[in-house]
Amino acid sequence: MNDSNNFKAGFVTIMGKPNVGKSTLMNALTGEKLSIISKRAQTTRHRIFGIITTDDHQIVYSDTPGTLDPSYPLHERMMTFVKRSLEDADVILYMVELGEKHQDNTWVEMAKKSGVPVLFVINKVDLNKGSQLTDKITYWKEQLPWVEPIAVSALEKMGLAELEEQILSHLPNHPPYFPEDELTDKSERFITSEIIREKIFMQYKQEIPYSSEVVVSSFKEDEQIIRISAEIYVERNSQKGIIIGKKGEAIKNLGIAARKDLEEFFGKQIHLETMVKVEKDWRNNELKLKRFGY
Ligand SMILES: Nc1nc2c(ncn2[C@@H]2O[C@H](COP(=O)(O)OP(=O)(O)OP(=O)(O)O)[C@@H](O)[C@H]2O)c(=O)[nH]1
Repeated sequence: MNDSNNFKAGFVTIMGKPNVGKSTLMNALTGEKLSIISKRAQTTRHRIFGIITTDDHQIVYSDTPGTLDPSYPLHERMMTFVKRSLEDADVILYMVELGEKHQDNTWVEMAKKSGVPVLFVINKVDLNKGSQLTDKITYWKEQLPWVEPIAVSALEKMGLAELEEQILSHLPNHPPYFPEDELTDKSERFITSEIIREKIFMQYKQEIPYSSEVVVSSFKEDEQIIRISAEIYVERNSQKGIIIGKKGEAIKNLGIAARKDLEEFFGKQIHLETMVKVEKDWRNNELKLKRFGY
């Protein structure tokens, strides 16, 4: 794998209503080279569909957690979490299908507000009849003047080269996040840190979640149990105090909530050890590098 300065790597978050063809697109884009991280990875909150690594780039595709389910009970908090996961992306693919009309603009507006480049994708254009597609492109440009629709058919593999080209044009120069040979281990650590990070978002208020980063420093799996050590980084001492809470109550609750989800996810008993560390102004450093332990 080439990790010279010309290597591009980044995260592509896919949003869209159920059934618009997100999974089909993933399969089409990753094709033979698709590296499914693990069956388990498909069920996590921050799902990773696939990673494609070539000589000069690595694209990590994932979808957003529960974005299109308005009945979710912790809606508001999830929105915050989703917002964060959008901000962490390098590119957002906002996918609609040919027949779709503009109904609820919450998600597409949120995608826009995240400041991340949004590629607006119209899928299933193989079903086009007459002027339907050109009409639809005009329609979407009226509805959302800031988008430049890209027409594709995931099923018939139409328009994918252009889409990929556009994705790559937005990816930064960056070494690969996932070394191919360590895919599984890395992904399990990644999923673990995502689950802990989600609990931080649910439990703490205001700027705390945004100032926190989770690094899984050790992940040891035995037959019966997985032993995990995680470091939670905050920016200031005062934040460390808040994370830990009175008599360690808050961090204890965080550990319980995270462990419950981790056990459900990995299907094994989990021993989770957390350490809170202060890393002054880490956000001004290489945020993503830290997260992935580089
Ligand atoms: N005609 C046509 N059908 C497509 C295309 N892409 C996907 N489909 C079909 O649309 C249906 C839904 O596709 P999925 O890829 O499962 O959609 P999804 O967005 O991942 O769905 P969820 O997992 O429910 O969110 C399937 O029957 C696909 O075969 C396309 O480009 N053209």
